[in-house]
Amino acid sequence: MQIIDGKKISQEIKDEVKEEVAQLKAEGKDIALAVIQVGADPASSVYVRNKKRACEYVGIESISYELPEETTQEELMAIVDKCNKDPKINGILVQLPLPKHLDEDEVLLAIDPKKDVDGFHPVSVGNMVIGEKGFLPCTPAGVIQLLKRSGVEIDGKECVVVGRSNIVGKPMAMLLLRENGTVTVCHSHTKDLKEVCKRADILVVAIGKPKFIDDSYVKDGAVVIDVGIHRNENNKLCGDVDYDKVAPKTSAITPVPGGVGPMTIAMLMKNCVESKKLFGE
Ligand SMILES: Nc1nc(=O)c2c([nH]1)NC[C@@H]1CN(c3ccc(C(=O)N[C@@H](CCC(=O)O)C(=O)O)cc3)C=[N+]21
Repeated sequence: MQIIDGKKISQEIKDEVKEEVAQLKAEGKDIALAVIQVGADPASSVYVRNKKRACEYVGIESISYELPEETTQEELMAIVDKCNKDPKINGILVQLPLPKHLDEDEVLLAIDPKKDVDGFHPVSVGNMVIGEKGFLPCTPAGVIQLLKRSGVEIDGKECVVVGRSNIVGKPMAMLLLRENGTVTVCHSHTKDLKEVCKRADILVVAIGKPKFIDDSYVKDGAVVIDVGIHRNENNKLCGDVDYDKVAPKTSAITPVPGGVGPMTIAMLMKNCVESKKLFGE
């Protein structure tokens, strides 16, 4: 059984990005990422902290907007607009989820697709589906990199994605399809979830329920990717997969922490460089 080391693989990617950033800098091209956070969702705060560290490491400037919970839609839209117009800013990331009184779709739609380093704008989603160039959403793109760089072949494999969110499940299915996997997407209305999961050569789990998937959902020798991240009462992290039960049955598995999480951030850094190279002045 192989433990897929997301920390190590994300480090490799960050080092590649760091080199590219240095080359661009030598040509006088600096990169900046704007991160807009409204309120203080604790999971988002961890992410923001790790992202700032990654920006420092690779040499990208991060510009933070930490807005109060009571921020209005108009105020938020004005900041997005300002970032769109600022030629110094190459990437814009609005931390999700936004507080309930704000319209997430309207905000994401307002981000200039040329700065959409999260890959959430409908233009980015469309490009991903058609297979054209464009920003790929960081978490699913990170999963593909984990598989490729661990020597897991996707072509022709039976891939099962559990979860159909816009940020993970749906784009994950699309990216696996692009790699010529045979893809099934499961969700809360799926009948016989267990039986479908047991068909998977590659099982990607993104349901948001701690330790939901145990060994009875997994075929012998399958590759299991756990996108979930939860914190229990003792402040210990776990995923959607019951790692201790599932790991012995797999040929490869990602841990939580140290699996998919760090890859999300590495791919964000990669998208920022891509933005500068494609659209920067
Ligand atoms: N617009 C937007 N884009 C996002 O990509 C986005 C977001 N909003 N909102 C919040 C979620 C969550 N997310 C994480 C990414 C990395 C870790 C991460 O680095 N995890 C580490 C350590 C976690 C820890 O130490 O607590 C690990 O799994 O090993 C966690 C969470 C990105 N998100």
